[in-house]
Amino acid sequence: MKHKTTEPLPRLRAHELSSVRGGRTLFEHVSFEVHAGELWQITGANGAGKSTLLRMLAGLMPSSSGRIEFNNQPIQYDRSVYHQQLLFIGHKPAVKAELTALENVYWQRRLSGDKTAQQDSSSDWDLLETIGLLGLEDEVTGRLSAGQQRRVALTRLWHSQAPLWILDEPFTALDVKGIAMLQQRFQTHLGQGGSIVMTSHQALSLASLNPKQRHLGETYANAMGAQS
Ligand SMILES: Nc1ncnc2c1ncn2[C@@H]1O[C@H](COP(=O)(O)OP(=O)(O)OP(=O)(O)O)[C@@H](O)[C@H]1O
Repeated sequence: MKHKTTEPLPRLRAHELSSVRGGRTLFEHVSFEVHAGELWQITGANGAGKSTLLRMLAGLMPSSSGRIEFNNQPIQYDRSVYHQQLLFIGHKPAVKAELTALENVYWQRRLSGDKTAQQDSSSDWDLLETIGLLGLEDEVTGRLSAGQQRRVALTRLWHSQAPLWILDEPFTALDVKGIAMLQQRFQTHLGQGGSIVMTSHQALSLASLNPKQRHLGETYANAMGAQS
């Protein structure tokens, strides 16, 4: 007798989302489902609404219509549970400029929920080495280069236990080595059943990441093009 195979539930479901900002429709009818082990890349022209969509998915702003579910529940159902399951990194590096790189790594660990974290721990030193900042550990983060600050901000990805990562332009300011390092981290996360939704203007070079893509139509960009 044949058994009916049941499709696994999506981890994150976006259904018929739209965004109207400043009287303009940025996008509409946006639907997709993110499963465990999947990476979704949101693409589109400048101003198409990619950051807006990611902020909606993270529950940081409402959609104009449609709904978003995490593990089959509306994300508004229990926001604190959702935020424990989610790691959101926006396009600006969220680091404390006045702390050193090593102090930031420690605080990122604490903020990710690790109550046993110790300052100056060997794991933080190992992480600094992984992200290529050994030798700069005592530098005040605000004096590091944009790419180095980005690396410090991204250490949250190494601390995180969250199954869902939402990342806005994570490759910004990173050099070739930094991009490769980050893609390796993505691969590990996906291999462990994690999910990633991200924006990036560049194609991912690690073929095994095999991203699914959702392109946002250039409603506004088209209108601007039509005028020029
Ligand atoms: N607070 C706001 N009120 C009204 N419109 C806004 C607001 N914030 C952003 N916008 C507009 O929303 C549009 C989409 O912005 P968004 O940052 O989501 O685009 P994006 O696709 O991420 O662009 P980019 O590729 O340049 O990062 C832009 O035209 C922007 O001007």
